[in-house]
Amino acid sequence: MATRLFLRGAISKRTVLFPPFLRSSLSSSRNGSTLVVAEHENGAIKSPSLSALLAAASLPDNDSSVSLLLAGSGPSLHQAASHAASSHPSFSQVLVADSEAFKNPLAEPWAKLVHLVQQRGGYSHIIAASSSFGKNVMPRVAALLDVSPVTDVTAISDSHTFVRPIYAGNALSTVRYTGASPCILTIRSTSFPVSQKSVDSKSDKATISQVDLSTFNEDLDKSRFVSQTSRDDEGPDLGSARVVVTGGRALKSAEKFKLIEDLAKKLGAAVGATRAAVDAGYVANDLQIGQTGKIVAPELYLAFGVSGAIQHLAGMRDSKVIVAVNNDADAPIFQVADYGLVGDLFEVIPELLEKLPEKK
Ligand SMILES: Cc1cc2nc3c(=O)[nH]c(=O)nc-3n(C[C@H](O)[C@H](O)[C@H](O)COP(=O)(O)OP(=O)(O)OC[C@H]3O[C@@H](n4cnc5c(N)ncnc54)[C@H](O)[C@@H]3O)c2cc1C
Repeated sequence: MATRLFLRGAISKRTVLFPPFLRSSLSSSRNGSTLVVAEHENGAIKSPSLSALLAAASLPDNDSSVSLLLAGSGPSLHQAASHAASSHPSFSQVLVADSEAFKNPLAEPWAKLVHLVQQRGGYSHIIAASSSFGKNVMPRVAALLDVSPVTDVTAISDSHTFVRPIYAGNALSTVRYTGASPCILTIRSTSFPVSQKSVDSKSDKATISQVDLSTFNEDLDKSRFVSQTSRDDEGPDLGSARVVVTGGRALKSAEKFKLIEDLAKKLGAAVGATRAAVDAGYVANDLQIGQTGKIVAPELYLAFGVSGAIQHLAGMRDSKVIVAVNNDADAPIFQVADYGLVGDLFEVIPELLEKLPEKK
């Protein structure tokens, strides 16, 4: 794999991702077809998987076809397949694998399934979102197929040239995939945002086909599903929320972190946290944003008592508008903030709670 680096200016968030002159000189066509490995929930395709679909559609080849692979069991799977079939104009086929083996998101059977589908379909590209699920499954698929995956792709230059962040997002690396087919990608959904327009652009229905699982060997020796827990609050999903309110170590305790939760509720926002806040036990670790947490790029990111460590910035610097409240005027977060307030969060948040209107 050839690598080229474009260094961003020190923690600047307004950076050209890829020089336009290079983009045109590298463009090439391909012959092939793409498989998108999709996640679904409550009878609908999850938003990060729609982003993967957009990424697949942006691969430069008008003749190629895009298929979507869905697996699971029960009525919600078939509902999701039906939703997928008419939800986007860019793909032609929905492949449905209906089996108890895929009821839970266990990586081993899923990887085997993708391997099986690849052996039959001979796709040139396999794409999934860089979600916890995608990060778990796709490297296993790559190992089964003996190829090297290109992960965390943020831009597609041509069918085999991709941009991905390195060094906690401080540099962008352009990589050219020179390995054997298929080219396996995970994409950052925040870099392929799903607009309402792209969701609404209904297509002719793609065909829905069942995957023949008669030769599928369901060997679950190595892992076993134990349980899955989810928070039962009604807030939006952190990965796709339009507004995120994040609290840092400065909140001091789980009890006081409720200030962040109250503000998020009032704004209809998702709650985020720094690793320091998570490590201190204020909130669960699925709220962590950053290099080792979730990557978000909401319309509005509000950071309270967050210093702006490089590892945190790696997860939120692409937010459209960043607002920071910190009592230290020299805190690094102010270098990426569009609006900054030097003040005590324990005074600012109660005032905001008092003055902001209730969300209708
Ligand atoms: C390998 C690795 C991976 C990491 N991954 C992540 C990651 O994914 N996400 C992440 O967040 N971190 C990550 N970290 C940790 C990161 O380096 C920082 O330690 C962490 O982000 C700091 O969190 P913080 O901003 O909440 O705390 P601090 O750095 O302690 O900052 C607290 C801030 O609050 C301000 N403050 C204090 N009191 C008040 C007040 N009353 N009102 C207003 N402001 C106040 C202070 O001025 C300070 O700026 C990682 C570190 C490593 C080494």
